[in-house]
Amino acid sequence: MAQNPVNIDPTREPIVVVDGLHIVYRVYGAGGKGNAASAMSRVIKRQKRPSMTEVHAIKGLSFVAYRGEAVGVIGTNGSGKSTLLQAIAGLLPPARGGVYTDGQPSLLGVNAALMKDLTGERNIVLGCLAMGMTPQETKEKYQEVVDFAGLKPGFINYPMRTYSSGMGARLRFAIAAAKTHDVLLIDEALATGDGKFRAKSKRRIEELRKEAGAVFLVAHQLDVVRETCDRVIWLDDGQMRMDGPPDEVISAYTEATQK
Ligand SMILES: Nc1ncnc2c1ncn2[C@@H]1O[C@H](COP(=O)(O)OP(=O)(O)OP(=O)(O)O)[C@@H](O)[C@H]1O
Repeated sequence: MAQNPVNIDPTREPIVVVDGLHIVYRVYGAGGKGNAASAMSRVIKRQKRPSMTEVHAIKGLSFVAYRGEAVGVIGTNGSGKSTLLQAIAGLLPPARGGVYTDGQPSLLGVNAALMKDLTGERNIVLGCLAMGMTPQETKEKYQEVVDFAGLKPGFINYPMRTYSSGMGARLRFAIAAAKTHDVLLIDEALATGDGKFRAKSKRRIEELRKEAGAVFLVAHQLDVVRETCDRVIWLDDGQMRMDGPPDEVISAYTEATQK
């Protein structure tokens, strides 16, 4: 049974419904020796596998995000922010409760699958195709992505391993922003951008919110959240601590974490 049943506002269009969600990671062999030799010796001796530990990362979370919202998710390290985004993206099965989304969620993370040995140009093409764009749409969007990323001249033809982390983040965001997403989940991808790029990203996120469903943003930099979001969820040990307007939630969070 859900701990906090969700209340849906009938006058608005729900895009993401998180209903009494529990996410539990299973860690096998925690504390024991975890190498191949010890596993082999266990098999030979017909011993049971080492004990399993559970990490309860999200504990009965419920909320509704509506069309057009940009929701910031904040909280201390390990509070469950990335886990929540992965659960909304459908990458982690709930232990209990559920996540329902209207449309296809896309998770844009710091480790988004760009190929380090390929050039920026190749990554744009692959990224657009991977997001479901046709070759023709990819061709049409290509220059827009290059302009948005605004890399130093020539770098678009270099392998991505030669990029700084900020340049990689810019390109990743530019690729993701080329498409209208039903639910766009951004995990720390704006963190390394400079002020000018963040302002540009904020404008693009606003456009995406109008065109699409909802945007979720995880960021440790609170000013990024304040600038970009119109609602903030504060997670504390996998539970909802506060949900409301950015200024209110961020000041309560700052006060609590500076004690
Ligand atoms: N793959 C995993 N296996 C086991 N436990 C995990 C795994 N990923 C995360 N956890 C645990 O789940 C909890 C929530 O982690 P999560 O990464 O969601 O937090 P976070 O708020 O995004 O943290 P950070 O701010 O450090 O990025 C933590 O206790 C973490 O140790």
